[in-house]
Amino acid sequence: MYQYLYFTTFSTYLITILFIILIIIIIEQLYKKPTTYSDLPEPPSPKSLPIIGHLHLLGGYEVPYQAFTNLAKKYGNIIKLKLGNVNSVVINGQENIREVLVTKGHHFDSRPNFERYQQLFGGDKQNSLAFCDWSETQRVRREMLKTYTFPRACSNKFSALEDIISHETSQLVTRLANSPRETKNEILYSCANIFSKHFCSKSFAIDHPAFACMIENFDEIFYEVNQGYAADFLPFLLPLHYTRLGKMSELAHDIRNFLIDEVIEGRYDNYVDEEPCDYVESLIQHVKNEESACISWENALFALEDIIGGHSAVGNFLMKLLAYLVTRSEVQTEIQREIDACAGSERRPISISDRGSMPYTEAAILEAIRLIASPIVPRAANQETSINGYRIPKGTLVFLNNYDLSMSEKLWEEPDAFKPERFIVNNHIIKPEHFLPFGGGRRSCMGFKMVQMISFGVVSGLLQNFSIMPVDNECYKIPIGSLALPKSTFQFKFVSR
Ligand code: HEM
Repeated sequence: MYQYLYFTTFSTYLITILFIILIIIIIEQLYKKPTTYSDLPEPPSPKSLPIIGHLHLLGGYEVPYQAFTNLAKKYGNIIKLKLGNVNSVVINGQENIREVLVTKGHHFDSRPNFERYQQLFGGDKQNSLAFCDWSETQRVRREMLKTYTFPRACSNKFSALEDIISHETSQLVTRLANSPRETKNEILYSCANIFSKHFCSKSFAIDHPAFACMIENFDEIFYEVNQGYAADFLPFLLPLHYTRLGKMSELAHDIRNFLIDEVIEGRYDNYVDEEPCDYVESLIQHVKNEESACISWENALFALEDIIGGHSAVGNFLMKLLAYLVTRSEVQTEIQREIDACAGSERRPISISDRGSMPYTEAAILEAIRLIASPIVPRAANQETSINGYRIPKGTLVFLNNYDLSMSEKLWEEPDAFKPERFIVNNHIIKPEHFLPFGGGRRSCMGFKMVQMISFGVVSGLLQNFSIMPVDNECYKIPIGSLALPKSTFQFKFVSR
């Protein structure tokens, strides 16, 4: 009896004490000074040299991102690097990269302040869609573009884009069967016409000299923008590039004049306010709406230029994709098997709507995108913040090592091999979560759907009609780590089938 009383009293005490401890813990948590970012540790960093900092560590690799993978083995997934006068961090690992792109995407939505970008975009990088910092203007520009770059399946814009791609592909096939010029010129011309027709409702004949000149200018600028320059980190080297940058400005100026004279013509002055029929009209409508406009006409023209320039990205990518296919007849045969099964005995032309029934072709495109391992455009921290518990000061340049995500032996079987089947499960395309070739979050690529649609249309159109054969003595070593190819590049033989 006493024993029972003893235990009930004891447990009442115990519960009371535990309750008090709990209250103390809660109060302590509530009033605890919050951890500030400055309390957090800095990421590990190798020893640096005077002036160049850690720049020397990036030399000697085919792609500088390979250096990031090697550094991670020694210093961990987040590494602080001083590159010339630029404070940067390198982020490795899927979780950390997602933290930058998505979870803390609003802390990392700026882009680096390289002087080169300022000069390439009329003296102000905020004119550029891809290299500007985040702002209300950028939000509006992206929102306006979405209708055109991500048209909803079954919408009018979607089927119009399908038709444009099919038309340009059949023209390309005819030209390649007859008297082709350099393959890159043919491909770039088709892509430029797809973009011009889709965004501006205007297409141009193959012998239009000013259109040809515009394509060449865009291609040269695209190559330039994709090059890494030590001067980005050591600005005192910039004068060495003034001549080159001056030339780029001239090319951009000529592009601008072409767009105003030949593409926009009198559309700005003659605009009547109604449902926009294309991106040009969406821009004009926005600019002319004085109450809500946050984009000037000058800025709108930069946005138009940037998006039309997207054709160079697709064109250069397609050239690399063909270079992967030309040395892999077994991959061509597999794509042709899919094409023939879809096209039936009457050999109807393949259209974009066949994508769902041609997973191998889709997968071959993804595999080329993976192997090229084009980097995510670097980000910059717009405020003091953290990544995986490490302090990241405002203004830090952030490199995201998606090269490793695309090429790591831990994530892919035989990562160097061209194996489209790695993206196919039960006859369906499955993209692993660590496959992030188009970045992510609020600054993700605006063009990935167009890349996939146009690549599918062109590759299936070409392989339905031809087998792609190597040209004697041509070397098909594909540069990786960037989409851009030099002006004169791979040649192919298109042999009718
Ligand atoms: C294979 C071809 C392409 C690849 C691999 C690619 C990849 C990328 C990547 C990695 C980014 C940075 C994303 C980020 O920071 O999270 C980006 C940005 C961008 N891409 Fe692409 N891209 C391609 C083609 C295109 C095309 C054809 C267009 C135009 C139709 C385009 C338009 C853009 C724009 C506008 C941005 C900047 C978005 C922003 O900063 O808000 N891209 N792209």
